[in-house]
Amino acid sequence: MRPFIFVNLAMSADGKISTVQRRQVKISGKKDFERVDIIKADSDAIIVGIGTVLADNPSLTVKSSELKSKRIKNGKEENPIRVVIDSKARTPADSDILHKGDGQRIIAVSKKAEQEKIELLNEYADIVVTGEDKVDLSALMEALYEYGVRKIMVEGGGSLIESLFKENLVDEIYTCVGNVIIGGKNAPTPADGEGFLKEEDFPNLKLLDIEKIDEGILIRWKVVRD
Ligand SMILES: NC(=O)C1=CN([C@@H]2O[C@H](COP(=O)(O)OP(=O)(O)OC[C@H]3O[C@@H](n4cnc5c(N)ncnc54)[C@H](OP(=O)(O)O)[C@@H]3O)[C@@H](O)[C@H]2O)C=CC1
Ligand SMILES: Nc1nc(O)c(N)c(N[C@@H]2O[C@H](COP(=O)(O)O)[C@@H](O)[C@H]2O)n1
Repeated sequence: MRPFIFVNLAMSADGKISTVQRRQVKISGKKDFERVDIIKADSDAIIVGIGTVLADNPSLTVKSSELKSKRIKNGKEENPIRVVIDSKARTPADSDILHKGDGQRIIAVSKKAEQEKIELLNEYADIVVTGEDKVDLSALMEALYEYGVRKIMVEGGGSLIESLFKENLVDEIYTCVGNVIIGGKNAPTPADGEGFLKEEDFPNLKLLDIEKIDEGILIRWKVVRD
């Protein structure tokens, strides 16, 4: 058994999720940030790849005090469990994700991670070990289900999202297309990595809905399973 997994991302009008220097930039507007806060507060766990932690140093906390209070009233922690996919335990010990806001953290590592690094991170987070060289994403999702996680929000980045699609681990994807052009052929996109080499392997999406948001659009798709 695994949790329901959805991806949420902000993409520029030209299909980029960050700059060529991998700098975090504002792509979506105020309304979208409020929407993201709501779906984050409604999730049991929020996942990012180590690339995003190193590039953006995100906290991934729920921002609205009303939403935090609502979670606590419902017997939950202030923030969803924050999970970093980090095969070699490279998460910096002073990163915001480990220090900002209350709530549980998990660093998902592979068997390649050095014991010393694991012990350091274990001061702030639970460590879940799966996979030989890379985190085994399917096994991790099963382990998260055992933690009681039923709904997961994936915040990126592009390499992690592509792997999740390849392993058939995405149920829905929500893309906010913002009103900026970022450009650059090496700027990150929603699904990086090696990509799908055969057309028959492309994940197919069913459009759930489209909505105007700020000066952009929000598109919600469901992944079609055969
Ligand atoms: N606009 C938006 O909505 C968002 C934009 N971003 C942007 O995305 C960029 C970061 O993306 P990216 O560099 O692709 O990094 P990711 O956050 O996707 O992390 C990728 C890393 O995850 C680790 N990993 C471990 N196991 C796996 C696995 N099974 N499959 C895939 N990855 C695995 C790998 O490192 P290792 O081998 O060391 O474990 C890999 O390099 C930044 O520029 C950031 O600003 C990020 C989030 C949202
Ligand atoms: N929804 C959204 N819109 C944008 O314009 C963005 N740049 C992002 N980026 C993501 O937000 C994370 C920041 O999280 P914290 O504010 O630190 O909690 C960042 O890492 C990107 O994943 N998202």
